[in-house]
Amino acid sequence: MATAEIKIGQVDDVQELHRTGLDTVPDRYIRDGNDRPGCGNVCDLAHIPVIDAGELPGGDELNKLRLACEEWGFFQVVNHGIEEELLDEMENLSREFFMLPLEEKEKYPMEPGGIQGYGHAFVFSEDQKLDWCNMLALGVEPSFIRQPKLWPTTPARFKETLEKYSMEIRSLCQRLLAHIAETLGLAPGTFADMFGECVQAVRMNFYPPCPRPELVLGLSSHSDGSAVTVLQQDMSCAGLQVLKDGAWVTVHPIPHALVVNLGDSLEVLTNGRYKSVEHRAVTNAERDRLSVVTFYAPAYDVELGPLPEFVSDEVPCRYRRFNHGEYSRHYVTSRLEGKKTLDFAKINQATTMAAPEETTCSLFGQVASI
Ligand SMILES: O=C(O)CCC(=O)C(=O)O
Ligand SMILES: [Fe+2]
Repeated sequence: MATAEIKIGQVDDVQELHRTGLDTVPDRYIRDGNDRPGCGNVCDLAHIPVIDAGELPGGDELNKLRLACEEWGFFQVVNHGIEEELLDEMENLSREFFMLPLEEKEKYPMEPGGIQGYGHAFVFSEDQKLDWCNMLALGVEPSFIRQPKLWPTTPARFKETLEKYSMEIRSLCQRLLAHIAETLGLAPGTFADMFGECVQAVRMNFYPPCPRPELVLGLSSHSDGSAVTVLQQDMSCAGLQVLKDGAWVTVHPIPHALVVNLGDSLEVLTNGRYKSVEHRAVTNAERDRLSVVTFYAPAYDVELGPLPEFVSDEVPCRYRRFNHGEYSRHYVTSRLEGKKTLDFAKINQATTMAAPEETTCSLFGQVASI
């Protein structure tokens, strides 16, 4: 989809809307009835599992990790080895960025239909409902996905801190993927060997208070296109919800814990044994909320498909083989809409999907996140 073809209509900056002190929200943010936060089951009693990374790969903790992956696709990690000061600094600098005047933030604009820079990602039409959220999204690794002009120079320490933070999160993703492989009975290096030069992207999501939180979503329901995602959330305010057995479960922040979820790539590789899970963000009237989210995914030229270990007479192959770059492109050019994007890979759906228009090579120039 060339960006020139995309007309997204009037997209207000939600922080500016909030600043005007309005007591309602523009129509484009108002969700249809069944897509509102209060519709359906919301479960405040269940909690996603907590994994102590310091205990891995000990038997009990590995077993907890296996259950977390099998039953939730989401868990919080404590004792992850990343310094608390670094997490605090990343959060504070991201917040400082969002607090800058709009003209300053607009120096790093996200193009319509684009996915890097400051703005609204995943908006492709004039009638699409909008999320109550501002985003700053940046490709980090490999270097060809970086768009240095979109990396803020204010606050001054932002770039340096993001580099350091990304290295630490990358190492955590590598460790987690090794342990996840072990929970599946695979050699710890299985995913590292297969994924090549992994793609890493970061997205900071800022949700200002909303005068009508019952009518809007902070971020539409979706699964992530990554292998794993690591999410750092604001300690002072909950907002992330995970769909479990048909109910939305709130992820209550644990100080300095990191929230990890499995992405679509792992669902495909395990032939659905582990699933990527739908999640969304809701807002509230009193407080703003910030999340710093890292997506960690295979290199674009890697071919994905179910590993033979997970295919048998009882469990037939459920996903086709495809190039991860093709999937990334499909993901970033589609609306966030539950797990719909993964239809691309499902065997019973694949025949009805349009063939990707462009080759992997031209994709490299365009896709800069996942
Ligand atoms: O802000 C959150 O809690 C959710 C963010 C998220 O799911 C994403 O950026 O993919
Ligand atoms: Fe997500």
